[in-house]
Amino acid sequence: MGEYALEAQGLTKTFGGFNAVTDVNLKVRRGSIHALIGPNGAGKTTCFNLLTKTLTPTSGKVFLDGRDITRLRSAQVARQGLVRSFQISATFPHLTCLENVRVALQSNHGTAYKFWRSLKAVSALNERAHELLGQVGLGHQAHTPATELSYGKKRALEIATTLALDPKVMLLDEPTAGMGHEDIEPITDLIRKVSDGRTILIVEHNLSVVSSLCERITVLQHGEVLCEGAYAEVSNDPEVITAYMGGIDE
Ligand SMILES: Nc1ncnc2c1ncn2[C@@H]1O[C@H](COP(=O)(O)OP(=O)(O)OP(=O)(O)O)[C@@H](O)[C@H]1O
Repeated sequence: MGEYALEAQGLTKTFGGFNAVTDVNLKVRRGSIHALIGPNGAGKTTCFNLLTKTLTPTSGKVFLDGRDITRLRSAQVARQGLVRSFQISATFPHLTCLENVRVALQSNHGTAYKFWRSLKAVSALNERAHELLGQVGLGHQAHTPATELSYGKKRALEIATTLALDPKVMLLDEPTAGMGHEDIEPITDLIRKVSDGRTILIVEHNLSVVSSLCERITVLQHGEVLCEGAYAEVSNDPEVITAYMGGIDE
């Protein structure tokens, strides 16, 4: 397998004459946590949508494990192991944690669990769901409805439902957005933990989270790559300081 799990070449998206993303080249090293940052409107969400095929690029290509996935649909991309969290894995509020993870497992292994009446299949599902809840620190809240969880725990549940899809590459869309201080460290630790054996691309506004998690950072501005490098490099780049660091209240 190649060095890069996910790659974008010349990715461009135009909305009615407006270039939201222009000629973005991105290489996400296998096994790494890579951040996509930039000021509001820089094109981060559009990039994520292009990578997961929620949007079709105007031009450019996307490769997963070296395979061209540009023409695949979003569900096919997910089945190939590129899974986005905090969007497709939105949880069902009135189902328990266990039920939420089970639904995700069933959606992934629909055919494997087709014999849902069989006790063996149900217990295999439950076992795997409990295991995933344990991994995200929700082992004791298996029977709690999702709606009763704290904000941070809801995010942990969303991570469990994403893991249920068995992702090789996880795209995390602002995992700490709207979080209180007390939840940020646990969710950062959890992301680090679940990154083991996986590749993660993350859009994140909180730069201390980015600096503690990510080995490589791509900065976007006006839909284009402004610079790329390790946190120390990027955060000292005068253009980034002007374009980005100066524009947010950290
Ligand atoms: N469907 C669309 N139609 C027209 N313009 C769009 C569409 N989606 C995004 N844009 C525009 O493309 C640009 C990039 O938006 P995008 O949401 O990708 O930025 P972002 O970096 O994710 O911003 P934020 O940090 O605010 O979420 C913005 O100017 C936005 O208004």
